Amino acid sequence: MMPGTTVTVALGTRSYPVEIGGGLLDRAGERLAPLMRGRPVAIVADENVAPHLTRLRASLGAAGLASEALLLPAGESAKSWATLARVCDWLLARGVERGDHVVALGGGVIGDLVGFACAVLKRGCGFAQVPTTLLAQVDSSVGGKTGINTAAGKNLVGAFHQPALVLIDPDVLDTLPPRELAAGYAEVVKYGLIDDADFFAWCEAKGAALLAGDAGARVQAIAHSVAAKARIVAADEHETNGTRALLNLGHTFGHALEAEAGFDGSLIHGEAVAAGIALAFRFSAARGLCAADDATRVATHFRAVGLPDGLAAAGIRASGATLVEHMRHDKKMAAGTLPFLLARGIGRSYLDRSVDLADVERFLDGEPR
Ligand SMILES: NC(=O)c1ccc[n+]([C@@H]2O[C@H](COP(=O)([O-])OP(=O)(O)OC[C@H]3O[C@@H](n4cnc5c(N)ncnc54)[C@H](O)[C@@H]3O)[C@@H](O)[C@H]2O)c1
Ligand SMILES: O=C(O)C(=O)C[C@@H](O)[C@H](O)[C@H](O)COP(=O)(O)O
Ligand SMILES: [Zn+2]
Repeated sequence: MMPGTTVTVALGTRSYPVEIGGGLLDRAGERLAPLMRGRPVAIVADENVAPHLTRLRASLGAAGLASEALLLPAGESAKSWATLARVCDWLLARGVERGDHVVALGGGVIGDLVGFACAVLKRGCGFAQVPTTLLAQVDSSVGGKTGINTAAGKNLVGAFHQPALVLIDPDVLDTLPPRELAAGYAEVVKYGLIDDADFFAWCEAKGAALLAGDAGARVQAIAHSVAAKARIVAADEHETNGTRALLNLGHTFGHALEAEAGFDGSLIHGEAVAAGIALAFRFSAARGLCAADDATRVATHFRAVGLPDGLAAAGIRASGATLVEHMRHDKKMAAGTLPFLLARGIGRSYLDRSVDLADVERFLDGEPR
């Protein structure tokens, strides 16, 4: 068992700990018990995490807590109105109270979906996150963005609703398919590219080892990423002062690619983010904001770890106009202007409010398919 680390997300009365430690899943019962008031615990998970669910329930049982679980089909398509209704109905049928804490066990899909259900059930009940993908451990379980996708695009219906506790057991990543591990790694690299050039250099040095199963590198990446996200969320919980928007680096391009691919598993979120970040850097270079070498360095690293570095590698053949049409649904859109996360260099990302979508369209049309 590895010694643990705790990062606090500092949000005044809604502050909460993010505990990180090998073997934590088997001690989850004792960590969760203080939230549960002795009531049976409702767990929502997806079918691929069934073995981890068994361990979680055993640990709750050892802490004297009964539990019930709802197992959902895996995949992005579960972030839908239909599955939201299913989760809400299941929790209501078992008598969820505002003071309860529902446990979300799974990747970002389960965390976003269950978090949103908890934001709206009885106008808000509690929840805890037990993330089981690298992406969820380094990003989605922390910070309280919850929601679902709609026919119009990604995450267009949702709420800010913070969990009361996040329990991260890096060992559960041993069962994660390599493709999912790599996708989550894209969000790790993001923190380096936002404002931490040294961390990007660390990724260049250690990323391949991390993806090959180096447990030390994995824990380092998780702890560093969680600390970075906690800092940003504490500075701008509701994405109003430009700080939290930095976490959207690569996402305006990336969400357009995901929407175009159709949420069918052919292009998963982290892959779309990697391609989106590479595009954001190339667009920045084309505008003379950063050196072409910086954009090349970013694309080279993504390619080296098997992540897409643009439209062709992401399998997107759509025109610039089609992709820009997806972008018009972006939640950052303000009075007809879409701010973009661009880069003045590695670790020097910023929110640029001067981008004309016609330029984005021309740039995308010039990208190889
Ligand atoms: N709220 C946020 O701040 C935030 C941040 C980043 C991403 N997201 C959202 O997160 C979602 C993507 O999350 P994700 O990449 O975790 O995808 P996911 O939840 O679909 O999980 C990926 C796959 O891994 C499987 N899985 C999960 N844990 C496993 C394990 N330990 N072993 C084996 N299989 C396992 C799942 O069943 C699924 O098939 C997207 O919807 C994205 O928009 C939200
Ligand atoms: O926590 C945030 O803030 C993020 O932007 C993290 C992103 O990685 C994540 O994909 C988020 O869901 C994107 O949010 P959206 O509001 O742009 O849909
Ligand atoms: Zn993301």
